[in-house]
Amino acid sequence: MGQGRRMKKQGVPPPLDESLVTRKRKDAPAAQVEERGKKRKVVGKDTSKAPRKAPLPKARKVKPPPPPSDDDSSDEDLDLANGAFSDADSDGIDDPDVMEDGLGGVNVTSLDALGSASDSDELDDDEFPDSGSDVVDSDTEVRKAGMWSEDEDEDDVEEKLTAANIEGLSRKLDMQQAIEDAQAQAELEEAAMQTNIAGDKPKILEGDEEEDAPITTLAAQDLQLLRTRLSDTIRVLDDMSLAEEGRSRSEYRAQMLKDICAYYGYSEYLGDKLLSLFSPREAFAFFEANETPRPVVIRTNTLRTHRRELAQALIQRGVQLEPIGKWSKVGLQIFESSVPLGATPEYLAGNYILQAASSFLPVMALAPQENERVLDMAAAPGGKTTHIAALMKNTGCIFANDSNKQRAKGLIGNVHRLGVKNVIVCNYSALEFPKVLGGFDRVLLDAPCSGTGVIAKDASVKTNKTEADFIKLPHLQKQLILAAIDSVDSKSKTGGYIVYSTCSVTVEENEQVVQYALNKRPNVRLVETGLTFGKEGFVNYMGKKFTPHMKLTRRYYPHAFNVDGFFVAKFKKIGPTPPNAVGANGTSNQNGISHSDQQAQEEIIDRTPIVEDGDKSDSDFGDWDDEEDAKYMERAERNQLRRKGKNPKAEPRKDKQGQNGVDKDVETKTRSVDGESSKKADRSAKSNSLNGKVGAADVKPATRNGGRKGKSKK
Ligand SMILES: C[S@@+](CC[C@H](N)C(=O)[O-])C[C@H]1O[C@@H](n2cnc3c(N)ncnc32)[C@H](O)[C@@H]1O
Repeated sequence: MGQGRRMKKQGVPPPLDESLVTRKRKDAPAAQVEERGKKRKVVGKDTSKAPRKAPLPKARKVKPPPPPSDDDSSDEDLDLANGAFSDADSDGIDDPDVMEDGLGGVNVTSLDALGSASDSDELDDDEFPDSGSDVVDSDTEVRKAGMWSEDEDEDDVEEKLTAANIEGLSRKLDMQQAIEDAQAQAELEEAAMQTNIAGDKPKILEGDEEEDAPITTLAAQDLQLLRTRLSDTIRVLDDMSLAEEGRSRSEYRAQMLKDICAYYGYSEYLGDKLLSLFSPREAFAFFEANETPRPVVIRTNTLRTHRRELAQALIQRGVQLEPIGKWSKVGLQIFESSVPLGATPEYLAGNYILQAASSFLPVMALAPQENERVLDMAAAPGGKTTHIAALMKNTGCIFANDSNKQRAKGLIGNVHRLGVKNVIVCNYSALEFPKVLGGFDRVLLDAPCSGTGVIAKDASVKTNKTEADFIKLPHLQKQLILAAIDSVDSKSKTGGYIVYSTCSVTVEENEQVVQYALNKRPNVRLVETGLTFGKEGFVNYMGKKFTPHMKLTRRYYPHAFNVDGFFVAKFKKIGPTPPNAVGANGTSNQNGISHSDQQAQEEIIDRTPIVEDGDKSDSDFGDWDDEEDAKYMERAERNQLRRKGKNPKAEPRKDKQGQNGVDKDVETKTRSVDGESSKKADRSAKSNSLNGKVGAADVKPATRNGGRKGKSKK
């Protein structure tokens, strides 16, 4: 970020109001008036420019996102089958391979963080003391109140920081004045438009022949006219008494979709999908917010330093910054910097990481504890892994996995730079878990997704996401979430939690995935995320009904909170995965349940090792003989019946079984081999798995060998 570039203050916005609709774009005279009697909200960056008049959609190019964020765009085309496709990582995390200039390309944002009235009860001024303010102002009293978290001393260091910031604050004042002048002008324009509408029904819809014309024919239209029509259409959709004679709501909605797609450059498919998430008015605010970058944020690495020390050091280097809000004790929002944030001595020393504010949220929801075993299933480039490590104070053990080897290298880089010592990096498809390892206290699944929450960062999402993506991605996410659940130890003394997150706002990738998990795994419950802000997940959406507990999930939108679009759900595992549950990859869960859950299912799961053809007979289990083999086969058949939902006891029984149809010999042998609750055996099994050997959890389902009869392994 160079001199003169500033970002709008991060924080919780005021409620959405009428003025949103006619708010001018960042390059047009801008104005937004908050509720009457309140301070005006600033919305524009360069308010002096004339309205843009360029063909669409080219003219709608979004400013490039902050370059240092990540290398995710390169992954957009990765193959789904490889499990390493479009993840549109929202994290804005610095990747050592691509980091050059921490803030290059960041411009003053025009985004006035628009909110929805429905949030107002969740967000109080205590939590977000700056929420009533607009662009950063110089009211140091207000700023003082919420600048540092309670755990930090309010001493004279703060005054020094404020003094060091004074230059930036004075520039902010100048900017505010300029914006307010433009605001007045915009208000006049708006008033004129309102008068027109009030006096007459706006002529919006065209003749039938033009209505069916493809969206591209709108490209040549004047942008300002298009925008005005959008505003008018939203007014009509808000109040259908303004509609022209004989015109239906769906016609106006269709017109709005066309105009949104033309104005902002979305494919009709994605435009429709996103429009459906909101009221027309809020949708407009969402599309608008996607046109401006989110604030640049750094996360203090508390393994190396404290936020206050870091802030001091950076301010001395000419960085204008502030804490991002009381909800985080480690985030700093950068307003302006005369030095590249990805190359400061503090950066190189691992004192901070560039990370979007929304990326803090899943880790905060996960709430990892010291000395736990945690799995980060899709971890690269490691923003969340390193945050987890910091919260765990480098104790316990984090398995940070990513299926993309290249990205995993970036993860390793960040782990080293930030001084993280409790991480083991793995490179599996997460679908392989818990076969690789299980029994975790907590699992984070920050899933690969379509990236519809980070369009401001990657505008290609507007056009490159197809219907097929919204089938394939949710399918993968559903498989991954089952793997995540099955990897958790339901008997964990400190945890037993799973957090699912995406940087997408679509229901297919969020509520539907969560509902799928709840349907397939009755042994999990949705629980509070513990996050202090965010909108509730959908309980109903376009005729689909979800569990009322879906309200416990949290949605984040750029227009509502000035953060990337995000979704966070937290589950508690309350019991072992049922034996007949189908795991990730569609396999029987005998291959996919965690070790501790296997213990709980000892009575009904056949975990007897079946040696593959060609294996030698010198297994731990000794030689097999016909008689012994027959017992195993019988038991396998019983388990197969159970998986089909049949009662094996009701089926004709074979010889050599104990009472209740349970073969006591086999039970005893299974226990002694697998060690039951023995941690030692657990560890040994896990290390075998990691070494590519067959561990206790790797035993193939007996049904797979159903055709094998008689002598098998001699
Ligand atoms: C949203 S990004 C993760 C960002 C990361 N959690 C962070 O905070 O830095 C999604 C990641 O999922 C990885 N991925 C995609 N498919 C996967 C799979 N089947 N198993 C494991 N990782 C996968 C991608 O390579 C990508 O790094």
